[in-house]
Amino acid sequence: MTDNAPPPAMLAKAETLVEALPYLQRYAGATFVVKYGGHAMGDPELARDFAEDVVLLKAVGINPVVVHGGGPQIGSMLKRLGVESRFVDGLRVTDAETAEVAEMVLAGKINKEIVGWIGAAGGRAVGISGKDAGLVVAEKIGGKRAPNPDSGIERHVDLGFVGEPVRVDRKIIDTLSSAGIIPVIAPVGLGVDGHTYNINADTMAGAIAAALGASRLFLLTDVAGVLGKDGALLTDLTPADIGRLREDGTISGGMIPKLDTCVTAVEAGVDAAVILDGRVPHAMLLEIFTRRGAGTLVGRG
Ligand SMILES: Nc1ncnc2c1ncn2[C@@H]1O[C@H](COP(=O)(O)OP(=O)(O)O)[C@@H](O)[C@H]1O
Ligand SMILES: CC(=O)N[C@@H](CCC(=O)OP(=O)(O)O)C(=O)O
Repeated sequence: MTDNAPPPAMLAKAETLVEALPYLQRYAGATFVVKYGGHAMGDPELARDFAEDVVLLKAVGINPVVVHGGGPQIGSMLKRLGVESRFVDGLRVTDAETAEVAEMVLAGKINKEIVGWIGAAGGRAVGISGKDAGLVVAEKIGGKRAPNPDSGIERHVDLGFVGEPVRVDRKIIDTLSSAGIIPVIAPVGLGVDGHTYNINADTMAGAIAAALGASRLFLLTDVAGVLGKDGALLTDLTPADIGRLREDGTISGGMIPKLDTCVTAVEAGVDAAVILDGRVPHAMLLEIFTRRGAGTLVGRG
């Protein structure tokens, strides 16, 4: 080493950038859909890190598209209004009042909060919901069988205004992305029947990733990834593995729509879907630009 060699800590920073080079080259021009879950949103410092990551992706020529959740935040607003939340297989039973509150919290409060964080990190974002410019047409999903909370007797439950995307018109996303703007999307859609539908945010992100032919779908949540029965992280899964985990009860609750989304997305052509720990600072950058993978990667198998 010569006398004017940089100190080791500086050198390590340069090495990190060099390590990122092949990934920067590989992903230039690619689209990454990032689902930011309600549970991952609690901490303001982590929210700032998340916004910085998204802005950095845009700055290096990747097109990030953010789809956000807000389940816990809808739950607390409903609680303030004296309405109890009920979930069946990770989906909120949504009557007309709940649908109204969900849209207020998702498209009003959380959507604009994320747009603000991205702005503060030096990026430009526009917040929309699936209702804007015909982005997402939703259809009511069929009911499910679930035990009655009081009697425990299993019966058919109508989920109300819970929809699934049946058509995605990508034009508004393309328009924003090509103008240097990061789209931030709330999981609400307009039904062909004119009703507003509450859509699980993972399902929404998967449908958008599929319509965009995204290279990656990242689902940021509040666990390290998919955990096995022994609590160990499952780093790589195929659609067939996921079928087995569902059958033997290893996965439950919100992890069910999350993994269903991963399977649908990779089967529709998305290269890989990754469940990432949103509690880890800069989890997304570490996953994308370093050799250390994180979380659970779902590939085509
Ligand atoms: N096998 C599993 N591994 C990890 N998490 C699981 C598993 N089965 C169920 N879960 C639950 O799924 C949750 C993640 O889904 P969800 O609460 O909907 O997150 P988000 O709000 O981020 O979308 C975890 O917090 C955990 O409680
Ligand atoms: C139908 C349905 O369950 N919709 C979700 C939408 C928000 C969401 O999915 O938020 P997270 O990603 O933070 O869980 C809900 O009402 O909670």
